[in-house]
Amino acid sequence: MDASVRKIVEEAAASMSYERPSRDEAEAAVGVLLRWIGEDPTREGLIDTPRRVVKAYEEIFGGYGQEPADILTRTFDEVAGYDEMVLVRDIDFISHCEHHMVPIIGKAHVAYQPDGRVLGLSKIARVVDIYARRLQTQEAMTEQVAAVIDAALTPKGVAVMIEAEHMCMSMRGIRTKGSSTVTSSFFGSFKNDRSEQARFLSMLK
Ligand SMILES: Nc1nc2c(ncn2[C@@H]2O[C@H](COP(=O)(O)OP(=O)(O)OP(=O)(O)O)[C@@H](O)[C@H]2O)c(=O)[nH]1
Ligand SMILES: [Zn+2]
Repeated sequence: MDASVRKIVEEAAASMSYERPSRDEAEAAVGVLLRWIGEDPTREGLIDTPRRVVKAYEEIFGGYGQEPADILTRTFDEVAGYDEMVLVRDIDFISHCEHHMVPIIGKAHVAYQPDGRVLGLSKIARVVDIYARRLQTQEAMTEQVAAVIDAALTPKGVAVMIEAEHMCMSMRGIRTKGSSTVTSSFFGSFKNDRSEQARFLSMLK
């Protein structure tokens, strides 16, 4: 290990209270990675790259600064007694896998069965977006989306299915192209009643 890299790693280990590094430190870390891949971070095209990467990370990983439960505090109960399933299908997202920090590209399908109250539809997509903009495993993300809706709305049931392609499997490693991973999470009526679960799955076809 390069002495300067070792110093950075040791300093990171020493500050294991997980204190947030400064922006300058984050930019310096990008510079180290550029040198690691064999680049010259001082050449013209790369001079601003550490700054850009840190700025991009703020956006790509902006989900750490947001609390999904806060998005779901506003509910509506004037729905004329509607108590059937509400399904928001095909919510596009791009997340990043926590093992390799490369993209997970997919769609989330989120359904719930109201118990008197409903959510603003956009809030469901916002919740998916917040969890996506954190480092993830697909399983954890699926469970998190379902759990936060269940806790915030206390509906009769929640069902979440996510289908996604993991770039860590396509652009590196095993290099499978086009495989998709499907995960699902069921709460309440969708967990206890197989016919409700089947109805959710059939509505996704
Ligand atoms: N369960 C699960 N695994 C994931 C997810 N994203 C990536 N992985 C897997 O995480 C595993 C990490 O395995 P390791 O053996 O530690 O890492 P690796 O040497 O890079 O593995 P390979 O990808 O097989 O080269 C790999 O099998 C990835 O496919 C995810 O969302 N869920
Ligand atoms: Zn990965």
